Amino acid sequence: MSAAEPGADVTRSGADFVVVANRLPVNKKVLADGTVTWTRAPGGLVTALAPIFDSTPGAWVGWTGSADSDDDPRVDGIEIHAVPLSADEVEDYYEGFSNSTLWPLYHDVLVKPVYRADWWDAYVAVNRRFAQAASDAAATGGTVWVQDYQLQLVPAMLRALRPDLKIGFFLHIPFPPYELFSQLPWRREILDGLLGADLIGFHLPGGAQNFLTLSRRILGVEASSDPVGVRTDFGTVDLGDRVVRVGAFPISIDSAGVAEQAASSRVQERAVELRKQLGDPKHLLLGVDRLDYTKGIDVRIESLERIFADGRLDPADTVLVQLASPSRENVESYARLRDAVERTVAHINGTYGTVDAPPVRYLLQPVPRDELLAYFVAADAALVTPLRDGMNLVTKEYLACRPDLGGALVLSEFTGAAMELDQAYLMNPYDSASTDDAVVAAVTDPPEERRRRMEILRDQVMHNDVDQWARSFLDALNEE
Ligand SMILES: Nc1ncnc2c1ncn2[C@@H]1O[C@H](COP(=O)(O)OP(=O)(O)O)[C@@H](O)[C@H]1O
Ligand SMILES: O=P(O)(O)OC[C@H]1O[C@H](O[C@H]2O[C@H](CO)[C@@H](O)[C@H](O)[C@H]2O)[C@H](O)[C@@H](O)[C@@H]1O
Repeated sequence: MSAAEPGADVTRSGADFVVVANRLPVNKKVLADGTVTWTRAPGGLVTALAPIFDSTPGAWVGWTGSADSDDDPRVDGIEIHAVPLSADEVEDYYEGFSNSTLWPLYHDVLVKPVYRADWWDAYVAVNRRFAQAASDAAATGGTVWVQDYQLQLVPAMLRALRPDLKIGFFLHIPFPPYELFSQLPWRREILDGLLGADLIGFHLPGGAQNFLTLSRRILGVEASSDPVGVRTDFGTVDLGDRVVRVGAFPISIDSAGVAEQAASSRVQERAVELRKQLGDPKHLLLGVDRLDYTKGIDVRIESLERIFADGRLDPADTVLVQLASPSRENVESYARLRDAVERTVAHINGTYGTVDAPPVRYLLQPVPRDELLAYFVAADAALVTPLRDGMNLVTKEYLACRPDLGGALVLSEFTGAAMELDQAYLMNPYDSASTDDAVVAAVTDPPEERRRRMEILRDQVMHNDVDQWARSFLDALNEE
């Protein structure tokens, strides 16, 4: 069904609940022999949103992850609406404006953002296409939940097409302060786009507060200045004809589902086997990330190198497994990061390894889910060391996998997760002494201390799952 004129009085069939995200939950892969396969899409957004459809029937509007694809993948229990992107749009909207302008700008300018008017034009055009697809998918009076920085113009575009809908927006990455956001030549347009929503959610109160301040200072609208709480005490932006609410909703995972899968005998047996294959090290450290410069992969490897150099841990009985998932490979800063990480891995292995026992085992490929959970079960410590991260769901997956309360969590203060998980071995990734101390303490502290921390951390994750995240956002969106 195509969109009616704005405000037209028609009843539409369609889904009562629609998620709109840049990515579909599956990714198209064309194999060398031309066969098309669908794999789980990378990243935490899909990890978090996919389980919501187990309890809420609905539709998912998104891109297949591949240029010029017009296939509609089938996903059990979800009505899929694929939004095709041309090769030029992938370059200008996804690799360009989304991941070379917004991503670095919103992550503390770790890499210099590039501002290009042609990328902005592509961003506007693709956002319009997503808004149209959402309008086509949603039933009269339905709820549409728009996700993330790639689609910040969709809320206002969709409201113009379909004023009958409830529109929510959630940002999965940090929302920057005035001093950074105001660099953006299209700052007014982005704020106006977001304000098309009825409810705007951020992981942390700080992001919500930044948004309220920016609305006041850049748009001159009336926005509340009282502190925003977690899942309560919303802020408001008064637009005259309607009020937009702004809140903090820290995302999580399907904690019970992950714990159940990790407890299966195939995962448990594989965990034992993995340790054996790795030479039964005294300390098995683990990093799991998309290969992204925000994740601090180099921070943890360089820390380990210093720790070996200082003799605080012995390279002969310490192994770091770094599982990296390829990401945004056509973006130059990502290609540079890959070179830097691979040089660092080679350096530490060349200096501290033996031919049959390098201390760092590095894989650049997504690993199957059972295998990933087996690593979580096997590890003595997870090293989560980002320079900036919206939440970081790897942290929560690791904790969910450890009902034995074994292991330990090293966690950067610059992740969203650190706000809730303050019993982790917290570290400042910009401070090498703080990083090294956290890594060493995580594997050498007395077992009672490690266990005490794990008990509190795991409780936190098991009691705050993704269902609660989605419910609290959607309940707030649907209340008067
Ligand atoms: N090498 C890998 N193999 C399989 N899954 C991975 C790999 N790296 C990351 N993942 C998964 O991707 C998700 C990452 O989510 P998160 O930590 O929130 O960061 P982001 O969304 O920025 O990538 C998690 O579900 C994690 O298990
Ligand atoms: O879709 P990609 O370009 O391959 O990137 C993968 C996802 O990365 C980002 O994830 C964020 O969301 C997580 C869940 O809220 C959060 O834990 C993490 O800190 C964020 O980085 C991105 O925001 C997603 O849109 C991407 O799909």
